[in-house]
Amino acid sequence: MLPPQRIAGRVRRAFHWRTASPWTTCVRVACCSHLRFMWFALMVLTVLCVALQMLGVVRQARSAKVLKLVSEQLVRMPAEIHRPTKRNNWENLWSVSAAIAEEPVDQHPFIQRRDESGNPRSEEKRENNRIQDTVLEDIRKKLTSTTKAAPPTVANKQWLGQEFPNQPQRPAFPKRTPEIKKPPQSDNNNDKYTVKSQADNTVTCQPKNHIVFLKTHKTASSTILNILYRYGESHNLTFALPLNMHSQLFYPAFFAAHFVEGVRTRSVKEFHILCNHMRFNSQEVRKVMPKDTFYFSILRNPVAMMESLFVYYKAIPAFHAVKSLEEFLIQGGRSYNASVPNNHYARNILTFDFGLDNTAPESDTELDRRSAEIIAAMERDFSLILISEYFDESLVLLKHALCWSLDDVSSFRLNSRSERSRRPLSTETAERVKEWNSLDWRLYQHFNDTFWKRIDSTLGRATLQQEVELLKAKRRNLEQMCLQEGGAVDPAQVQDSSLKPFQYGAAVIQGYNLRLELNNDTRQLCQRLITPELQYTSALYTKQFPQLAAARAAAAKKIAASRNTTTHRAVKRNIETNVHTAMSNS
Ligand SMILES: Nc1ncnc2c1ncn2[C@@H]1O[C@H](COP(=O)(O)OS(=O)(=O)O)[C@@H](OP(=O)(O)O)[C@H]1O
Repeated sequence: MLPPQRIAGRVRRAFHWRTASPWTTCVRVACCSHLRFMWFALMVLTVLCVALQMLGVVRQARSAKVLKLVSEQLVRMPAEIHRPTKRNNWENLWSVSAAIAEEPVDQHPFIQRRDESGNPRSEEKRENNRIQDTVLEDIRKKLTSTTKAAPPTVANKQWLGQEFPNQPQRPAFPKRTPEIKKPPQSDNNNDKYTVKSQADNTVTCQPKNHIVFLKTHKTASSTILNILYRYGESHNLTFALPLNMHSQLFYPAFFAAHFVEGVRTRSVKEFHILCNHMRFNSQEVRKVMPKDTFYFSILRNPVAMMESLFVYYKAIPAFHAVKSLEEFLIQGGRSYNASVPNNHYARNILTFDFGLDNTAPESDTELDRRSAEIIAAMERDFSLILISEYFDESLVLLKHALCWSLDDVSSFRLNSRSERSRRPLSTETAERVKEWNSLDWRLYQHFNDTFWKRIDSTLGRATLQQEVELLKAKRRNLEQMCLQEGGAVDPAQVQDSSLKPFQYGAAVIQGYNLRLELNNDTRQLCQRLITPELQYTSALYTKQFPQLAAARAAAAKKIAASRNTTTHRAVKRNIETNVHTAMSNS
């Protein structure tokens, strides 16, 4: 039995517990109960957690700026496949002073450059590239915040002077106009080695210089690209080039206007030519290009195209496990799953590149309906569709459509595989390919038909033949003038590594050697003719955006130099600080 005082004490306390406010009760429970130590420990832990969270938020806010572009590039946008090969001597081609010091790396998820596969430094290089992109974005922001919008441009205005008009000239980033000499006029037969910059004398039309070329895959599109690059360069036209010196417009994502360098920053007011790999999206392309733009593209017979694609993209999931194209088709494409990334290369890729649904139709009725829709969409958006199998005929037609000269479309075959990486296909396999790519086969047949109808209704076969012969003669002359071996050689034989074409998959892509005794003007002309896509794209970017290219090169140099000494993180911070200082001083 408890003494009366203790009973009274208990009653009093019980009364207080019941009548006190919930907060007071909590405090009392925490402080007075025998579990008070546990409560204290819990409170301390809670406070610690909150503090840690806040610290995290602050750190995130600080690094958000740095990570913005990285996340944009790596998460929102899809990766690209092609990255330039060695660029060590490349800048010399156009005497552009903003050197590209570091070779960027492939960003494609499944593809690495052949010579780098299995190389543990690839990841490190990828990180470097991301860092450079981040730094570039910073610079771009700085430049736009301190630069007034560029004045509207007129056609043929020199684009080198256009960018960042209010930026003071800094010796590190000199803007240089290429010295492009107008070659002397030639009559078509006698002066074999000159390239006229205007349309043929006989032509009275106005040359077109607002052009979109949808660069399809494995269709001789790199050769067309080279024609457009040379024409645009010699006429000081502005190219709608991929953001951040990428070589493709974020293919295989649908094209978006902001994939083009200079769009988001509004530093370029008028683009003339858009021609890098993209997945076509009419609405977005029209945001970038003027209303009077001429749209064209090129198709190749899906049979030959798939043979080429298979060798080149052997690493994609659909082709990876099979030994040959025959095996892939005999198995009915068992290893193909349309929803797996990069498998779009394996089926109806032409339809895919035109931005249309490339999934295989399930019945003939569906095939009829879908192919009719695809053809209608292509005819609505494109004024001319060329055919790779009739390449020279295509060039003649293109020359007329653009009101250019034969010299303007004279070209060497680029991106061509050597004989030893080609596999002839049996008639059976060819039929299987057509069935597998039923949509592409339908549209190829249709546009092959309309190609010849167009020739018949415009030029006529006789004129076409005449011009094709002239074109061939011009090519032969150029080959004799420019090329050491008179034609293409295997990559191992290419002497100037800066002119080596990008090697990929199991394909052996041929290149060229220039003759040694060429004078400067001729060398320049010849060099442009044989310059592979990736190198030419970088050179044009450097010329069009000298400051961005130079900053990228500087960042790359620093990263390369620091590779063995400090961690990348420290270098990244360092570069950022330097860029900020440089920009605020300018
Ligand atoms: N002038 C000319 N005439 C006919 N065929 C030509 C021409 N130029 C390039 N080619 C062939 O086109 C194939 C390369 O196509 P692309 O340049 O479009 O390839 S890529 O998608 O850009 O990688 C590639 O085909 P394959 O050799 O079968 O792979 C080239 O040989």
